[in-house]
This record gives sequence, structure tokens and C-alpha cells, in this order.
Amino acid sequence: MPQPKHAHESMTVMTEMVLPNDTNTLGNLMGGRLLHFMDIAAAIAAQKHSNRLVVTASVDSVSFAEPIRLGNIVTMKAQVTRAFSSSMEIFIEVWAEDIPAGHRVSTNSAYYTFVAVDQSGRPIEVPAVIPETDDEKERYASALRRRQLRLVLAGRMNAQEATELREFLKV
Ligand SMILES: CC(=O)SCCNC(=O)CCNC(=O)[C@H](O)C(C)(C)COP(=O)(O)OP(=O)(O)OC[C@H]1O[C@@H](n2cnc3c(N)ncnc32)[C@H](O)[C@@H]1OP(=O)(O)O
Repeated sequence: MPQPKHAHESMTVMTEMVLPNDTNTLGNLMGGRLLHFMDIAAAIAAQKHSNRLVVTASVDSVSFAEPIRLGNIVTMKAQVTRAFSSSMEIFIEVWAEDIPAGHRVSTNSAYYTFVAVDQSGRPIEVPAVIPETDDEKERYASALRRRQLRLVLAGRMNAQEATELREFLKV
């Protein structure tokens, strides 16, 4: 069993500049490009936690609340919230910044799930997470509910087994 690791050890901050090739005809960052940036930042956080190869297993709903403009600086902060057997949940927050205007806005957040795999692509055990701050403890505690919900929605868990969702699903 790998030694548990502190949540903050996986913290990853990634910065990108929005270039013309990243935008649509309105000059806004394309959603798929942003998801690509987020996937990389989250994968690095999962690798830091597990010291393994990782693959994306799922992405929870992402909404695009604010357009991100050509020339903006996009900053992503990703950190593992909780690890299970081979899977890890990563919370990622995104900000866009217009540096000349001195304007910074929070644009997105999402939960990604990564699975650590061996060289043959088989899932492999990962360290448990030790949460320390209040935010880390809250996200750690609620991670079990989010895991059960995503596995039920993916058809990988029977709703009857989702102990954290009983009240919500009325099962
Ligand atoms: C960085 C990248 O972009 S990688 C490229 C995109 N991603 C991929 O190509 C991944 C393709 N998928 C796969 O390789 C496999 O489905 C895997 C490795 C994710 C899972 O393999 P399986 O053989 O289904 O393994 P298994 O059923 O044992 O599940 C392994 C873990 O994955 C988790 N998992 C599987 N599917 C999902 C899902 N849809 N959502 C969340 N977690 C999932 C399971 O809950 C389990 O977690 P646990 O070990 O912590 O309990």
C-alpha cells in the first residue's frame, strides 16, 4: 500500500496565453481548447500524487460562464481532493486575466477523475490523500458523494449501492 500523501503535494498551477489559433471567429477561447488545457493541468496533479502514468476516466459537468478573450492569460489550479483504489478526483479552477486592463475573472471549475495505470494500462493502487485545510477537508468529505453519483450516471454502480445518495435518489 503506497504511503498517504498530503493534498497540497499535488497542487499544479498552469498558465497559458490565448493565441489566435485557440479562438473562434468572435475571438473567444474555444471550449474544447480550454478542456484540453484543463485536462493537462489535472493530469499533472494526478501524476504528482500517484507518481504513475494516469488516464482521464471522466470529466464532470463544465460550464462556460464567461468568455475568455484573445490575448487573455488563462491560469489553472489543480489539486487532488481524494484518492480511492486506483482513481483520483481532481478539482480544477480556472481564471482569465487581461493584464493590460488589470482585470481578472474566475471563469470555470470542474472535477476530473484520473486512474493510475501500469505500463499495460491496468489500474494500479494510489496513495490515500491527507487533507489539511478546511477547504481540502470539505472537498475530501464530499468526494465520496460525487464519486457515487458519477459512477451511477456512468452505469458503473447500482443506485442501490450508492449509500451517500440515498436521500437524493430516494432509493
Ligand atoms: C490524460 C488522457 O487524456 S488519457 C486519454 C483518455 N483516457 C483514456 O483513454 C482512458 C480509457 N479508459 C480506460 O483505460 C479504462 O476504462 C480505465 C483505466 C479508466 C478503467 O479501467 P477498467 O478496466 O474499467 O477498471 P476498473 O473497473 O477496475 O476501474 C478502475 C477505476 O476506474 C474508475 N472508473 C472507471 N470508469 C470511471 C468513470 N466513468 N468515472 C469515474 N471513475 C471511473 C473506477 O471507479 C475504479 O476506481 P477505483 O479503483 O478507485 O475504485
